[in-house]
Amino acid sequence: MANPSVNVYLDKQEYGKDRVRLLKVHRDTKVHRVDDLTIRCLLSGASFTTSYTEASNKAVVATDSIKNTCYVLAKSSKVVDTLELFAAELANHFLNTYAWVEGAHVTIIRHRWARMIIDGKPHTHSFWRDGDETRQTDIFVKRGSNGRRSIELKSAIAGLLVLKTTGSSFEDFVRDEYTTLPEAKDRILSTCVDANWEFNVPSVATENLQATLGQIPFNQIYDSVRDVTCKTFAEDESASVQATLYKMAALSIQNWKWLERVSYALPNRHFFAVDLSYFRGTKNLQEHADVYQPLSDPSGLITATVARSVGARL
Ligand SMILES: O=c1[nH]c(=O)c2[nH]c(=O)[nH]c2[nH]1
Repeated sequence: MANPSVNVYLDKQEYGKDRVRLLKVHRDTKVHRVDDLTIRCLLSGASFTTSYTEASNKAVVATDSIKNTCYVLAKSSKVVDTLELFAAELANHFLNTYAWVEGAHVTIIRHRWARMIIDGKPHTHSFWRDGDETRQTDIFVKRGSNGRRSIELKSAIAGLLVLKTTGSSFEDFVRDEYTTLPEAKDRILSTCVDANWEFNVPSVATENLQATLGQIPFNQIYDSVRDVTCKTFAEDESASVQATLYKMAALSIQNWKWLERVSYALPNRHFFAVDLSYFRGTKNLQEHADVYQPLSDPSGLITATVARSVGARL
């Protein structure tokens, strides 16, 4: 049982918004740049004591407003690309705007996007994240009759994270009473590519297994599927994830006689332009968009397998 005669006091406090996700796209030149940030913004001061001890919200700047401020300042700021300066601008803003705020504690994490190199050249508006990508394979060798072996062999790329800042639209989809998504002529497209390709390996005599597999240029095929994935992602004027996926898969089958089937699972990681019109009519929708909110959940998920047609074997 709590003993009410024991005195307590509020020793420390800090509050605000954590995990504010924000993408700023710099389109001032043809070579786009991106700042993908996760921001924590915490306020403190004696004036907030009563919000804890007396249930008074009189001094409380809603954490929702703190989040909005991150987006509003990201829109107007000239220093989003310099983490320290942007963090200082944000922190100082809270001290300047609310006289009773004594401390503003801002932490920013910048997520790395490396510019894609396509055909040896840095791409103007496509990026990828180095780090979590893996190459995988899965082989199932079965004992057949007459000392033969049958082989099911697949290889894969998993976790290839990519993002493009233009060259992607999504229009002309079903509009009904459940639809709130506006048509997009030019949107951010980002996905984490999982791709796998199934090899056509004839059943072989046991002693020939290694030699038969040795004829297949696995490393070249891997490099090629990866290149096709990145190049198609970067260069396609995408009408949808579905349409871009199909092009990627079809190209790899057309490039390599060894490939029977190519599958992709592409989550559509949504980046919504933040509506800033509540703030002095700031324009950030459609052609004015450069500050986006990346959504961690939910994402779309677009999957398909493209197979070589019978009779079309090279
Ligand atoms: O490329 C897309 N395909 C969809 O099926 C879809 N659905 C959606 O809401 N956005 C998108 N984008």
